[in-house]
Amino acid sequence: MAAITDLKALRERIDALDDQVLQLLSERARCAEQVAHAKLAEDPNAVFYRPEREAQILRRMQTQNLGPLRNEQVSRLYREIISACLALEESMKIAYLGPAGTFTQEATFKHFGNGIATLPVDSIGQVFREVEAGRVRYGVVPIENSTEGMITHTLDMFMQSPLRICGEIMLRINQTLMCKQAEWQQAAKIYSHQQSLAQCRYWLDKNLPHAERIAVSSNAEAARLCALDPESVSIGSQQAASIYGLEVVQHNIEDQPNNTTRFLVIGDQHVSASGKDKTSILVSAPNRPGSLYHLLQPLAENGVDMSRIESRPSRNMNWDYVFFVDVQGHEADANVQQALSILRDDVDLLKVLGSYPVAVM
Ligand SMILES: O=C(O)C(=O)C[C@]1(C(=O)O)C=C[C@@H](O)C=C1
Repeated sequence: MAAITDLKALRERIDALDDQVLQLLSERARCAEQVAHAKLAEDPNAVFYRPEREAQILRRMQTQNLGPLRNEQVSRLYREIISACLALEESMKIAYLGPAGTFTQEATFKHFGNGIATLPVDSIGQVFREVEAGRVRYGVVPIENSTEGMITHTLDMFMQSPLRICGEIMLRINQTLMCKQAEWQQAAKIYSHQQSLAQCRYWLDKNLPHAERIAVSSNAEAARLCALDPESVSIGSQQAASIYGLEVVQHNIEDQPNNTTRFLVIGDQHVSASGKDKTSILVSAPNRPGSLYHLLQPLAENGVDMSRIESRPSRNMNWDYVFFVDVQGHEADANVQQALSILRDDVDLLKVLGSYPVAVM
């Protein structure tokens, strides 16, 4: 009997707390509306989405969090609160590499929350074009996977595109095996995107060694084909399984336990410093001895940490190689600024692709 009374009292306490939480949320939302007016008063073409401020809020809430909710859960709740507040300021539409059910869709909602409208398009190039043409303000594209490396198509797009990087998203990729019927061990075919097939290579060698692996344009397309073909299975996100009415028969079949994909938010915005940022640059270098050393020297001498370097053959005859370099810090930081200005005098081409907050969630 005592337990029932406790339960009743606890639920009354939860109701009272919910009233307070709702009141505070409404107050926060009204503040965000006022922020929008303040931004417009400063500049009629004001940008409402401020990735640096969002990153600061999420980081601050992680520091303030004393539990029992985990930081990851607190971040997810705050992501949705900010997303709903931003939606009061501006209706956001984000293009992503679709169709619905891809990991890029999952990354898009992870970063922007559910207060957005989305435009799934069928190639990385098309995401760039939608943003360049101004049909949407931002787009999301994959850039690298911890198992399979760089997505070179995205790198190549930056050689011609005027767009900038406004943010990064890290998504833990859980590959799911799905099919129309539960006899997955008898499958003759496996549909998936080639990246996913590669991420599950050893698992497939061991568990489905005789099934033919068929690479298709996306994991969502794989799920669609699988739904039409009872002799097949497909690999992709759980979302793809639910969209195409497939049954999930195995979870987490990726070979690497920390299989993660990094995505980029692209737009034409210069993002201010958040206090923990990354800068991506593209530099050309002639194909002669010592040219890479020359390129890295100003970074090292100015204490700029490089977190990634990737080379691509240039498509332009004026130079031989193009390097994509990520450094820690914002382009407005004194040491980054200094290193870039030395580099600029030394190379044929230097393009800052963007400074943006290091992924928080
Ligand atoms: O601080 C701002 O600039 C806001 O617009 C408010 C707010 C928020 O809800 O906290 C909403 C959207 C922005 O992207 C960042 C933060």
